[in-house]
Amino acid sequence: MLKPVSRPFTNSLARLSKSYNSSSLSFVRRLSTKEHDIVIIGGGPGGYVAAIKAAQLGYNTACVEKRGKLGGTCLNVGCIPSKSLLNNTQFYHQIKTDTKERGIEVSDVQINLGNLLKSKEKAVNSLTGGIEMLFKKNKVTYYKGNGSFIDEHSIKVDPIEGGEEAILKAKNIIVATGSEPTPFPGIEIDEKQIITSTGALSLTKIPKKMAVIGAGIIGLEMGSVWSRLGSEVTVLEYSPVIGGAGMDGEVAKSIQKILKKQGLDFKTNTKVLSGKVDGDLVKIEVEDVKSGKKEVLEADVLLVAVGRRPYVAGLNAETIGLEVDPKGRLVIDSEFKTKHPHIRVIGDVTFGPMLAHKAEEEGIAAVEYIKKGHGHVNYGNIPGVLYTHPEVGWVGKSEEDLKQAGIKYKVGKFPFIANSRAKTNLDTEGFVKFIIDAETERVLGVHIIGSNAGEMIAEAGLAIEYGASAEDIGRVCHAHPTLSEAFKEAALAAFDKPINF
Ligand SMILES: Cc1cc2nc3c(=O)[nH]c(=O)nc-3n(C[C@H](O)[C@H](O)[C@H](O)COP(=O)(O)OP(=O)(O)OC[C@H]3O[C@@H](n4cnc5c(N)ncnc54)[C@H](O)[C@@H]3O)c2cc1C
Ligand SMILES: NC(=O)c1ccc[n+]([C@@H]2O[C@H](COP(=O)([O-])OP(=O)(O)OC[C@H]3O[C@@H](n4cnc5c(N)ncnc54)[C@H](O)[C@@H]3O)[C@@H](O)[C@H]2O)c1
Repeated sequence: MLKPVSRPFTNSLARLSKSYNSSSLSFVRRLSTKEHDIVIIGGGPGGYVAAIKAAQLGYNTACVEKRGKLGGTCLNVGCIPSKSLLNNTQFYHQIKTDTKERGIEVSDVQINLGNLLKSKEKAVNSLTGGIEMLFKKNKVTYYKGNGSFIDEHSIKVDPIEGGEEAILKAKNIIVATGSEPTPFPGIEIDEKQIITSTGALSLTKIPKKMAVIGAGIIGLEMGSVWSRLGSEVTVLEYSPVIGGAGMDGEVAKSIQKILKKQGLDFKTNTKVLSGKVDGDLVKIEVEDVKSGKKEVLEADVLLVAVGRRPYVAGLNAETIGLEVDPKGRLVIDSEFKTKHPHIRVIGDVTFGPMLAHKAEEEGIAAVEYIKKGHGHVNYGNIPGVLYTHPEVGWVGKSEEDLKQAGIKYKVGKFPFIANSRAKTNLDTEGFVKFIIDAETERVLGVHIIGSNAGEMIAEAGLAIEYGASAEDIGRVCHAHPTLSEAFKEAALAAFDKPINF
């Protein structure tokens, strides 16, 4: 006999009988019911950060994750494994090509692909295990399984190995189910010859030829990894420019030249018509957007990297009528609330750039909204970083954004070739570019190509957050000799003149 713990649960069974068959209904009857103040579905950067914050604020918090490991896309098949491969392949490439001038004689440099992948796995496992420890430390209950809505306050956990069947009843729910690769119509992914970014992180053989559809962040990062390991990489891009959304036009052109010099071949204005496995090869039919000329390219491996789309499979969001927009994103208001105000949504599965740090900020803010009624994410100040070598870092407005908005601006640039530390490092490619308001000289955007652009861009974020002018930065003492002096000099160049150029 069913023992209802509360009315909503009884109601939920009535609904369940509509969507589940009678055998699954009897299964549900045996499940234990657990109550929590906040249940978070998804243990990626959005979900796990929200869970820890909620527990720190005193909530009885649970996180449901079906992957078997915490950390989501970012730690398991995204940011972390890709940066491990980017770092180690750059190290290999540099030892192979760039030591003589430095007075270092090296011979017989070999790549051991198996160990390269092991090193990546080690970083991933240590970080995902670390989150599990943080959950224990902060007393977040971790349910290993798929979470799906039964009703507005009840979530069913379908366990994976090591998990526990349960019905969770929650006062507040945060959905953080992330994203998945956008499929390319007609091109079938097998993760061996035709791959997504996930396959590109684990190839067990270095392909002789790799074709990449999409010159966005994934295409450029993973293209760089395999190019450094010896693959002939051709990147096919529909648009005339590379870099995906948000990158300043001048910067995009400049990094394209640099990557081309490193060996990546670009075919922009190129429409991919089809891609099919033919024996050991993949045949890709493409069309030049301008001339309409068609050709068939051959590669050992084809990487499809044309963006990511929100992931809601298995969530049963339709049961409670959560709205999605035409791009499949769960619809929320400015406080992350869905039409059910106690259900909030954060991260890749909703609006905004698909970035780990954006998801994390939203995780904190969503929990603060629950606790205090207010939270804060400055969507005008979310940095982007492309982790090639040199890196590209940007934050705030691009020239294109400002032209479109009709805002008058001034630009100040400083090249790393004129920076003393870059010279000693024999690593002088790139520049820092400041874009400031023509009248107030407030910093509107900063765009950097340089070997530590991803770190340096944080200073620009701070400047934008606190409304600094270029002069404010120009008057701050920066250590010598550091690459950050180029940052200061570019600020000087924006409102007056640089000293060293
Ligand atoms: C190759 C690659 C490299 C990247 N590099 C970077 C980078 O360098 N920097 C950066 O900022 N971003 C990077 N990203 C993007 C970044 O990974 C995402 O923006 C980030 O992971 C989004 O976090 P999230 O918490 O919203 O979702 P996710 O990380 O996708 O996590 C969602 C989690 O929810 C789980 N889940 C889904 N549905 C359910 C359910 N019903 N029940 C239980 N669990 C569920 C999933 O298993 C997943 O683990 C990269 C992405 C890729 C693919
Ligand atoms: N370093 C990072 O922060 C990092 C790294 C990897 C991924 N990510 C995130 O993951 C998400 C997905 O990355 P991505 O590179 O797949 O997407 P993206 O949106 O960055 O780039 C996709 C590219 O594919 C092109 N494209 C789309 N359809 C095409 C077609 N039919 N033919 C040819 N080109 C086509 C687009 O013009 C664009 O340049 C991004 O939102 C990104 O922010 C971030």
